[in-house]
Amino acid sequence: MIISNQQDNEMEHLNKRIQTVAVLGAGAVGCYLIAGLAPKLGENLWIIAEGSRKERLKKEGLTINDRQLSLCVKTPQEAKGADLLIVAVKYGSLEGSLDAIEQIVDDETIVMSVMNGVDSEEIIGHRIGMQHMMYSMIKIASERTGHCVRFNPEVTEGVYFGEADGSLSWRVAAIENLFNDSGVRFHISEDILKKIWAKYALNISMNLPQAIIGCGLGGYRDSAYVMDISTKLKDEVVAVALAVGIDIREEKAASFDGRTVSPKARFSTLQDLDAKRHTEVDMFSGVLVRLGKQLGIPTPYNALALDIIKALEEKNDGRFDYQ
Ligand SMILES: NC(=O)C1=CN([C@@H]2O[C@H](COP(=O)(O)OP(=O)(O)OC[C@H]3O[C@@H](n4cnc5c(N)ncnc54)[C@H](OP(=O)(O)O)[C@@H]3O)[C@@H](O)[C@H]2O)C=CC1
Ligand SMILES: CC(C)(CO)C(=O)C(=O)O
Repeated sequence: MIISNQQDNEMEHLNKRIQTVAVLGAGAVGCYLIAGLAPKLGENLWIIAEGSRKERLKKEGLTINDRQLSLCVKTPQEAKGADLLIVAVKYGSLEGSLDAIEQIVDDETIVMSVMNGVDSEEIIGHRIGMQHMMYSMIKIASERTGHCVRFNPEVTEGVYFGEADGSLSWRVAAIENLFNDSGVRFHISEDILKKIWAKYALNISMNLPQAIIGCGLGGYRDSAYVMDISTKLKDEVVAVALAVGIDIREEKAASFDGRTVSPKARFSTLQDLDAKRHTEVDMFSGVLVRLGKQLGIPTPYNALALDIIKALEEKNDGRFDYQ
């Protein structure tokens, strides 16, 4: 019965095209998708914002790799029924974005969260229904300063997306059709959950030690101690992933090829601390520690990383400073 419903659904949507796309979160990552889709979609690409954020975006626009882009800014109500909604906010803004997400989706809207971490799909799906969610992640190093965003399109791998069960559904075909002939690099993945967890392991093991120590990526190459912290954090992700049924033991370890990644590179957690912003450590070690407790997997190194980065955030906030 379930199979026949799925087949009916596939037949009904055969050749369905995505005509309207809403982007919630026009920041470092959102702008990669905006710049790539704008020439293809024109007025059918909607940047979601309300209140002062909307006014600011309309007034200042966005400058992406030195090019000023004219935007079609819509409130969530105005964007109701978009065919595809892409969510690219920071973890700390996700809870506060759920009302907007709920206002945008109608029965047919596909929702893709390109956020890092492993739980944004569940958080969004819990509010609007998991049937809307298309699993995805993005490999890019993009930086935002005010309304200017900069990334290198040449070395950007782009978006990975797919159904949780790996099926090549009408939704996968529709997103493929959207990204084809656009500036967005993409990869259809038949094991997207593995990809998301492998990226999670990369973020936890590479973002956090360098954020704690305050060094560029070269630290992993030069110091066996920095690398050892990284390995211990990663082993805990691998163990928790196995306990939820995802085997990332064979996933390629992050390599730092000096030709593409500078030893001075600072990933997002360290960039956040440098800029005295709160980090997404709750999405990284915070979630892992919680899952570890639920599954009976010890995660002491992540618990410590979480405490240290929270303390660094408090220090940046001026809660204490005994220099
Ligand atoms: N930067 C990178 O290279 C990478 C980032 N990621 C992940 O992507 C996600 C986004 O990160 P990033 O793009 O760097 O973050 P940014 O802070 O650059 O962008 C987030 C954007 O979301 C906007 N926003 C927040 N709340 C709302 C809302 N309710 N309605 C509309 N817009 C909203 C912010 O607007 P405002 O500034 O006005 O508050 C901001 O423009 C994170 O999970 C990150 O880990 C993944 C891969 C690489
Ligand atoms: C590691 C990287 C740059 C990859 O996209 C990232 O996700 C981050 O800086 O947090």
